[in-house]
Amino acid sequence: MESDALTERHRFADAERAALYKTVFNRRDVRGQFTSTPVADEVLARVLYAAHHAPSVGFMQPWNFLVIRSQEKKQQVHQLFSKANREAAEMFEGEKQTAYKSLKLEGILESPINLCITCDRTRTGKPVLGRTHMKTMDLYSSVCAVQNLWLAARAEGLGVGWVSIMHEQELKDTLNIPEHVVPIAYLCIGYVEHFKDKPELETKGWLPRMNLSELVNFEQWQGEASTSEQEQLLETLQALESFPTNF
Ligand SMILES: Cc1cc2c(cc1C)N(C[C@H](O)[C@H](O)[C@H](O)COP(=O)(O)O)c1[nH]c(=O)[nH]c(=O)c1N2
Repeated sequence: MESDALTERHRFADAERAALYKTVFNRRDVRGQFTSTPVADEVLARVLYAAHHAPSVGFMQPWNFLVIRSQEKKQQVHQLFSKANREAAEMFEGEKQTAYKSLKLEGILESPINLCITCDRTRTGKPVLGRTHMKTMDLYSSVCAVQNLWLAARAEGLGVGWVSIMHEQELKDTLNIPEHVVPIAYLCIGYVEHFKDKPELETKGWLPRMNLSELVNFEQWQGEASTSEQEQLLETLQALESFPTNF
């Protein structure tokens, strides 16, 4: 087959590709703009189904999805957050601490749905294809499920916020999660007043977005471009970063 034909053959139609990139670039971590509008089961089912189709090492599918709607349970988790957040603030100093304290870092009580995505480290027994040597691959698989859900939720108009400021064991105790299961992500989910254009940590000056072209190396860690082919990729990346609408 002609190589030109191959590059086109499996590509999505332009509008479909645009929708995918739109989802990627418009996904945000939401903490503050949740509304109490209920999420229909059909919508929640779709985003969970998208999560369940994430890649997983050895097709292990190590995830479970704990759907939390009770205000009482949310209150308990919120208390874990509040305690850990006070501890966290003390880890920063001076202006950084002031900035930290001004950030809203969760939407546990305001979001209609809280969701804990877990990783069962014993699922499918031993050995697991692809996890024979790198044992953390099951954890990363559950993270893939989180990202699938996050993107699907954005396409559905749902905001998602990840809350990780709590002691893992306290969260496990609160949700009755057994020893061999790891809570990977505690997510706040719901419809939102608006989505922000950029990460809040960027607009509030916590950290800037890095230049992708400075993060791409060749042949080895921090290997620099030495051929014109490598230079060309860096220039292409820089051009894309200057005009990110070229999708
Ligand atoms: C593993 C992990 C854990 C957390 C987060 C993310 C991830 C990937 N983020 C959200 C994070 O701050 C956010 O993704 C970045 O600031 C980039 O913003 P957007 O997600 O692009 O809007 C996050 N945000 C927050 O307000 N409280 C939190 O505890 C966490 N924890």
